[in-house]
Amino acid sequence: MTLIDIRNASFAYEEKEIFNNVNLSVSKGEICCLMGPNGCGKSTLLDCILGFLRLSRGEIFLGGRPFLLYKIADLARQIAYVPQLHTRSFPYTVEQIVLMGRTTYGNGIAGPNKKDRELAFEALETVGMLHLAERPYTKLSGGELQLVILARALVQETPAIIMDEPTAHLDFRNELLFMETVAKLVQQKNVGILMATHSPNQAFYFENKGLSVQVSVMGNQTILQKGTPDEVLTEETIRKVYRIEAKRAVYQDEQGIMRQIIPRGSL
Ligand SMILES: Nc1ncnc2c1ncn2[C@@H]1O[C@H](COP(=O)(O)OP(=O)(O)OP(=O)(O)O)[C@@H](O)[C@H]1O
Repeated sequence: MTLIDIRNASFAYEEKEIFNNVNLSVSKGEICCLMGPNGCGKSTLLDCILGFLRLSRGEIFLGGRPFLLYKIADLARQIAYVPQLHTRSFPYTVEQIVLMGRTTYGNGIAGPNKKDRELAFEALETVGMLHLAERPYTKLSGGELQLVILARALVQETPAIIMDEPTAHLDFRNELLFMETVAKLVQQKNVGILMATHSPNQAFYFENKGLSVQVSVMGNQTILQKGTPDEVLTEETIRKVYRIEAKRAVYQDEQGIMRQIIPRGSL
């Protein structure tokens, strides 16, 4: 089932065209990695799907229904969002921040119920942050905060999650923990993920795990290439899109095949 379907989408800031004629879809149980150089329009496209910006032309369908027919509360049951950086406001506890993901299932002034709390604790455990449940979230490191924001997306229980360079601020271990959690979500809950990333190796990570992965490469104001990581992320594409001389390495052991891009030098 197609969760996100973008058809012939174009967007412009006043006179400045950012992208044109973009087609992209994400199905249940699939990860779509949106790649492309800085400034090519990845975040702008994600912002259009989330309703922060409006396409100049084209259409977006969510779960088969035109985007424009969704009310905000319905949208929050269809798509959760993990931004690159969350701006902190008041010193809510980590538990309260995660519970905000349940707002769409609204209990009004009664506030969160037992099920909401159980889901929040479960999600915090999944991302390895349960021990911080009582801490003011303003006192978390950037990496801890990102994992808490992922937990908030999990309790929203949406079929699709949009992520905008979600691991940009995570250390080596937390990046892996984040990636493992995303892989688990797709495998166990059949969630569809659309994720902007700068790392070809993240796309390979998911493919190496046997998940269904698509890579869409943005550039020159459109989608230049689309396919599996193995098909798209070749040494030639990396050279053309990122102007990097790279080698593609293949490592095989008892756990299977692992592909990785190794950068050798900029061009
Ligand atoms: N409010 C705005 N008005 C005009 N141009 C804008 C505005 N916001 C962003 N842009 C431009 O739109 C283009 C696309 O930006 P966008 O953030 O979508 O790129 P991106 O691919 O996500 O980049 P990055 O990889 O650096 O995050 C950039 O050239 C940017 O300068």
